[in-house]
Amino acid sequence: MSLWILNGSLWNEEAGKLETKHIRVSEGRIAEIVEGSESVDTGSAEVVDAKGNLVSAGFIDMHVHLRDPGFEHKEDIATGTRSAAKGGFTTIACMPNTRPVIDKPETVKYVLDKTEREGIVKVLPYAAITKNELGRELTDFAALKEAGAIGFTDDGVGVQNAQMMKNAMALAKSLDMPVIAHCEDDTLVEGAWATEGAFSRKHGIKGIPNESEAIHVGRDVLLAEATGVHYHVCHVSTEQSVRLIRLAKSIGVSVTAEVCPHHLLLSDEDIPGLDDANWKMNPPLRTPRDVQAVIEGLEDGTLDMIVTDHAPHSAEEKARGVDLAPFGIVGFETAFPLLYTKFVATGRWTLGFLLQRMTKDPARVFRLDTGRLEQGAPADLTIVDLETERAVDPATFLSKSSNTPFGGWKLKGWPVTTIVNGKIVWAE
Ligand SMILES: NC(=O)N[C@@H](CC(=O)O)C(=O)O
Ligand SMILES: [Zn+2]
Ligand SMILES: [Zn+2]
Repeated sequence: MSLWILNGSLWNEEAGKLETKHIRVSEGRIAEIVEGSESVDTGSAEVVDAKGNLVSAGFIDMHVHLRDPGFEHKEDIATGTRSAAKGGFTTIACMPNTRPVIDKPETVKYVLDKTEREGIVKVLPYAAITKNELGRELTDFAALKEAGAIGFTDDGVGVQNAQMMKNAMALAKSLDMPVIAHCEDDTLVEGAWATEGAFSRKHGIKGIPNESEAIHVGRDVLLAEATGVHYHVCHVSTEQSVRLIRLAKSIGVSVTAEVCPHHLLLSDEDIPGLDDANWKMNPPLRTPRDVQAVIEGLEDGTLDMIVTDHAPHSAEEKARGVDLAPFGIVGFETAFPLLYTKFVATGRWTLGFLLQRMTKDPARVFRLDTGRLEQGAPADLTIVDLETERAVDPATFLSKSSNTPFGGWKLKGWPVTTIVNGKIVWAE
């Protein structure tokens, strides 16, 4: 069964512009890419007319929460992968802070089997570093790798004990697996939810200092240097972390890092007040100075990729008030339009730069066989309308949850068709 995608606009990196092309997909892979000026005989193939819209390699999101098993009132594999597909993502890597925690081979298999049955995009599971993410005892890394886990992380909490982290890194290194770290020193946080900054001072609330994140980054790059493991830093939000990662990279430590759209676009000074928990996420929105630092870190390659940290929570949970509501915001269905509108349409980034940080770079860092638009690559593709402006309407999300601070934002760059292994999995 083959498929033609006609009249797509493809980014040409050398030329620095979009060019019209037709793409033929066969047996789940890109069979050929031909010039838009050529007339093609589509024969009996299925045809999608891209009508001049952008055709990109499918987006890759290496940090998401699917909440399955155990928190299916927030999200599950069926709805999470649909939400991802609607956002143009074709590969996502899910975090193990589920219930049970993904800390046993059976739970890794549960995620993979359920994805096979009910998922519509590729799902790569991470497994926990410590049993139940409690920080006390390492999981069975070899068995978890064997079951299909792609890396180890206790995302949701930091690994507090340095020796535990060092042991985890040494073991991961021996298995050629990465360690992915949520960097947070609990002793510096103690119940706060907003960053230490103008917002916390104005409201007289305790703030989360930048060092709570950067102390773990600093500790861990030293441990990564000592063990030689591939160490990846989650959701970088502070100037200090960017500085430490830049230094570690400059001396050849095997460190990579990610940043989220909300940390690139919002600061604590944008938080409207104390009564909307959709502005509460971990790490918190930092100061404008940190926002500038993470933007520059992404631009100079210190931060390798963009991830959403899609963290769905129910409306009821988010209505508990800022102190009691859980941390996190959904991300799949707004990520590309936000970044396209605010960084590409404004002229700060080229389209190629944004696409690279959402496709090629995560594929390079995690050695994935996808994320490139070329002959022979898996036909994981996203078609995006770059022209139509529309306001973010959380009521239309395919996610079970709609916890976002971006409701009402007028954006361009909405995905219209998502293709995985040559099959259309979502179309507007
Ligand atoms: N980012 C968040 O605010 N929340 C995440 C946990 C995490 O990513 O640390 C969640 O699981 O809800
Ligand atoms: Zn985290
Ligand atoms: Zn997370």
